[in-house]
Amino acid sequence: MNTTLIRIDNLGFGYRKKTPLFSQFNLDIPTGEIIGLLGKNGTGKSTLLYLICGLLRPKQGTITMQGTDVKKRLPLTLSETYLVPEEFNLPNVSMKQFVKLNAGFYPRFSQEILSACLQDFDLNMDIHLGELSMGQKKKAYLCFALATNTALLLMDEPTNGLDIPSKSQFRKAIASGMTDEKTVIVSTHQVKDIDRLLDHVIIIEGTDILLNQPVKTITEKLYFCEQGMNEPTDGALYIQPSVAGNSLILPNTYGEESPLNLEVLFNAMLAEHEKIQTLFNR
Ligand SMILES: Nc1ncnc2c1ncn2[C@@H]1O[C@H](COP(=O)(O)OP(=O)(O)OP(=O)(O)O)[C@@H](O)[C@H]1O
Repeated sequence: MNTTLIRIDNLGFGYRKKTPLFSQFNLDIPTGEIIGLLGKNGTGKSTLLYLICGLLRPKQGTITMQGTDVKKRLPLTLSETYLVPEEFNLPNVSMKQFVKLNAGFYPRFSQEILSACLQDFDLNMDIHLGELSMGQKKKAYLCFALATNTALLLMDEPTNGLDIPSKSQFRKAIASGMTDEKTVIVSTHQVKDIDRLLDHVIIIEGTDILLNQPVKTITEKLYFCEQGMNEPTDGALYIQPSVAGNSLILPNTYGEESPLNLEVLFNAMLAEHEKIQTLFNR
């Protein structure tokens, strides 16, 4: 049974008083899972990540990490949290210098993980961070983030800017670094890059949580399949036209396992939230 790493309790937050982004928002984030955080543009995914790591402060409510209020930004939580933002600048130094300056903040920093990850991405410790392409910068930053070995790793659109081979290297690096003590939250629109990686899916829409379920429960309750143009779609909970015909979500009546199709699930939860939610409540 997973324990809760992050507890968001009655969160209220908005950049402007008149337009609250989160209001009475509650969410428990379990330990030991790779979690996909999905939502339409502007729903507040990045904001939620910044609130979770204490870079933004709630107007109401609390966010705690194993009981400690993250907005206090105590060493206890800061040394166990690492954020990879969507956009960032790296200092004009070598990777070696960057590690020398920053690794000390993270008690379980692993030089082995860093070296292995850099090698997988065709980089090394001698690279100069100021002289890298955007995609290479992202890879170098992801390698450092994984090497921090923090209990919580937050990633905002981590695969943006990565080339095709690097996307699978990224999945491999995340999966191989996972332990029961680590939690990774990935906010992304690049659902195809991560759907085989996830243990848990959270979909937010405004202040509502449309879905907050382990992938195991999702695939126990829902059956994802592809149908040809003229094949029947009777009983489908959701139908999305695809190149070959239709992508379907059906109730998983026969208990058969099917691979999660995150794109179709996301669209289904936006269009047919209540219909699908009732299946999870049974
Ligand atoms: N610094 C800021 N000042 C004022 N408003 C902001 C600021 N940052 C974000 N917002 C607004 O808050 C809302 C949520 O933004 P946020 O970046 O958290 O959404 P998101 O779900 O991550 O979006 P996307 O999928 O487009 O990256 C948006 O309407 C955005 O315009």
